[in-house]
Amino acid sequence: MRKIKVGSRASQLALVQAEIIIEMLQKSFPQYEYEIIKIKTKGDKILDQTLSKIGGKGLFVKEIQTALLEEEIDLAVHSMKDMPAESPEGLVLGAITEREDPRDVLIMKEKCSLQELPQKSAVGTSSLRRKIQLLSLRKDLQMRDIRGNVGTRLEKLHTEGLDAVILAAAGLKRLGYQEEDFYYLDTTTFTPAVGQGALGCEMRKKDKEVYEMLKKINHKETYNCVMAERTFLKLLEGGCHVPIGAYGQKIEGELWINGMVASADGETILRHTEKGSFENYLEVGTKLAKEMIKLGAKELL
Ligand SMILES: NCc1[nH]cc(CCC(=O)O)c1CC(=O)O
Repeated sequence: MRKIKVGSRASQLALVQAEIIIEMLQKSFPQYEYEIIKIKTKGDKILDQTLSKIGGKGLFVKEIQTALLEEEIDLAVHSMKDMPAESPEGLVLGAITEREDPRDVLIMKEKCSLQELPQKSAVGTSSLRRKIQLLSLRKDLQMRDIRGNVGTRLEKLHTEGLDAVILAAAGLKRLGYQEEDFYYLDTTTFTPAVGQGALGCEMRKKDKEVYEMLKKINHKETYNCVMAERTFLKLLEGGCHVPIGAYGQKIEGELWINGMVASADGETILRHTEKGSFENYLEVGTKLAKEMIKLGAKELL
């Protein structure tokens, strides 16, 4: 029986995520053996520069995609948030599993609400999307660049004299951090990254066996929502220096999607909501992009 080699980054979160996918596959396909292959990516190696400077999106996936194409692995588990809008030739997303909490979260050194956070508190994040949205809610805050995996960033709360850090709820929950320490940022005023909270399984297009397996763990609702978000991203992507976010949801049978595009300095933040047929998710994502371009999104890119 074939052994399924599952490629993952070596971070603790990535490994937990790979285990989640293997567990789902084992339920329906116990006859296979599964093995995790750890792969170092450029994003894991270069830790002293902000992500947008060293290439932004794709940094955490390229080496893993190469391993798939070279048949060193059969399946790659990615955070959908880290994936560029398009897959390379020969690869496809065989499944997107059910989305975890899509929200961003503030973890304070001493838990309080955003309003209660003392004036000029130092907040760590290297994401432009997070920086400008937090500043739009609290202009006085001092944003500081921090890099590293989730554990490292939480340690920096103490070692770098920060008052708070912003992280994704999904990653924190998967790693077992306590929800009572989370201050949730609402998705309507703090738009998540495209794909945030969702896991994607990438495979070789011609691998029919893996395709059948992934079909079984795909979550259609999440798939359609994330694909709408990615269509929006693809149509707008002007580079990695631009803060972009989108969040799609199924509401009363329809697909609703919120989009956010901002200027790099945070002076202008555009938001727009579209809705449409849940089955025509590509159309809904396209409509959102077109409407936001009418509102001036391209001039911000
Ligand atoms: N860029 C790192 C990354 N990629 C995905 C997640 C969280 C998990 C997810 O969104 O599914 C994180 C950590 C974070 O932003 O806090």
